[in-house]
Amino acid sequence: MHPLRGLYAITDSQLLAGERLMPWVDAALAGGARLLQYRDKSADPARRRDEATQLKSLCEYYGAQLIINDDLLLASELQVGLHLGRDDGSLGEARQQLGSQAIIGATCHASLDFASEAQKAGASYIAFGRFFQSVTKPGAPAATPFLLEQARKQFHLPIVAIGGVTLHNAPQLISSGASLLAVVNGLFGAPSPAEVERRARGFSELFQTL
Ligand SMILES: Cc1ncc(COP(=O)(O)OP(=O)(O)O)c(N)n1
Ligand SMILES: Cc1nc(C(=O)O)sc1CCOP(=O)(O)O
Ligand SMILES: [Mg+2]
Repeated sequence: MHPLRGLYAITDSQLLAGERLMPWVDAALAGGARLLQYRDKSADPARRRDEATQLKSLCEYYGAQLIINDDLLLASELQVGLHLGRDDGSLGEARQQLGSQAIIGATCHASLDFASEAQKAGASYIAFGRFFQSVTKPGAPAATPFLLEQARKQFHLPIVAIGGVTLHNAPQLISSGASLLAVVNGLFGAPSPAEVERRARGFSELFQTL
């Protein structure tokens, strides 16, 4: 399967506090997640570096790709991918710094114009959302599956769908053109690593059947 197709797991420092981070992520990767985003909004650079380094090893073990949210410096230090939102700095500069092979993703909300800008600046994927109610980011602007169909016609880049994604609503997003489903709560909100792995397998299998 293309490396930028499948389940895109995103960590959350509240859901995965304390000892949960590594076992819950291990389960998501064992269940087939292809990308893992380390999304930690805390201001503790030493812990962030330490956790991201451990996650990089785990991703390497499973043949998955690690993406750092917001933090070009950390992505550059670890030589891994980066996800940038609209106010997170220049994608062009990040591309220059991380090199042509790095995976760099861009938030596009519900805007094809933002996606066009991101493509020109060298994005590896374009991310649209949020498609459903999101516990993790309730205030994110809303997007519709029809937007995915339009984006699929207009862009050759892999398309990420994010925001309230669950096993229940995932098929509709894949059918509308999503190459990657980015999931926080619908994956890591599970009560045990076994349930995280079951959900991850469920998402991954959808990409083989749809
Ligand atoms: C895959 C993916 N898509 C969108 C986002 C959101 O990025 P951003 O708008 O910068 O918001 P924060 O995640 O930084 O709160 C994302 N992280 N990943
Ligand atoms: C981080 C983020 N960005 C979004 C966007 O629409 O850009 S929605 C979102 C939260 C995704 O978490 P959950 O799967 O729990 O809804
Ligand atoms: Mg951001």
